[in-house]
Amino acid sequence: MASSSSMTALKLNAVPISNPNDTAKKTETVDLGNGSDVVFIQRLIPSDQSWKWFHYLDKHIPWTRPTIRVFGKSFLQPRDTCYVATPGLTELSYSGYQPHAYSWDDYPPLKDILDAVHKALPGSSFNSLLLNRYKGGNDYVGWHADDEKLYGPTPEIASLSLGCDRDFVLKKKPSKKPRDGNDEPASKRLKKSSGRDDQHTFKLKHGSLLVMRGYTQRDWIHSVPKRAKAEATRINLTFRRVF
Ligand SMILES: O=C(O)CCC(=O)C(=O)O
Ligand SMILES: [Fe+2]
Repeated sequence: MASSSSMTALKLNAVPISNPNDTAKKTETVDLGNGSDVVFIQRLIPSDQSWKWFHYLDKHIPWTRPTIRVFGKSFLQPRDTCYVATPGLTELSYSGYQPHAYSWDDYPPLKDILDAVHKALPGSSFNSLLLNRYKGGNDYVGWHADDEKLYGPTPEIASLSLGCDRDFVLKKKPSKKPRDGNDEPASKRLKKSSGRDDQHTFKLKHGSLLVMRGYTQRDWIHSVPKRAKAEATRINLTFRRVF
């Protein structure tokens, strides 16, 4: 008798326990070619959890709108920002601005968010986070690549979106002009570099995760353009690893 009940227990243990929260999230991978790709998980974080994090971050993060320098001119950055990093890392500096690095312990829910992102991306280990807050459709991020040296040549950058949907556009960098011996007119080169595969748009919804990998920062630029119809606030968290 004892052996048959232990047999039953064994059988039961062998059946995988299905938990609706563990069902594989729908993941889309877009191969950008030449060793670059984007992974997009439309619904990583359930809506109610995403709203809890949104409201916490909106209220508690010490948002600032710094003055930055682009092409020698000073601008007010067109969105709010905050930087969080593990102590002792190389300091981040972009567009003539060096943000103060807050600690993960200053805002404990950030550690839960980081855990959720790590869980979704096995093998990842992020140690810094740039947060953005877009207070409406006039806030934006212009074309750029996150190609700062401190991220290494093939950074994995994971971007979690909370709140209002916004478009995220990736565009291939124009291929370098050959120095000489090229008599192809500029108009023709332009046409070639604006093909269908040279631009991708992702609708970044509440709770979605978009990951740029490989040589995406070397070969592509990205932006979140202004949108007249986007009235509500969007919060974005971009996780990165500083080497
Ligand atoms: O808000 C986003 O989705 C992108 C932000 C971004 O590109 C950045 O912070 O470098
Ligand atoms: Fe970026």
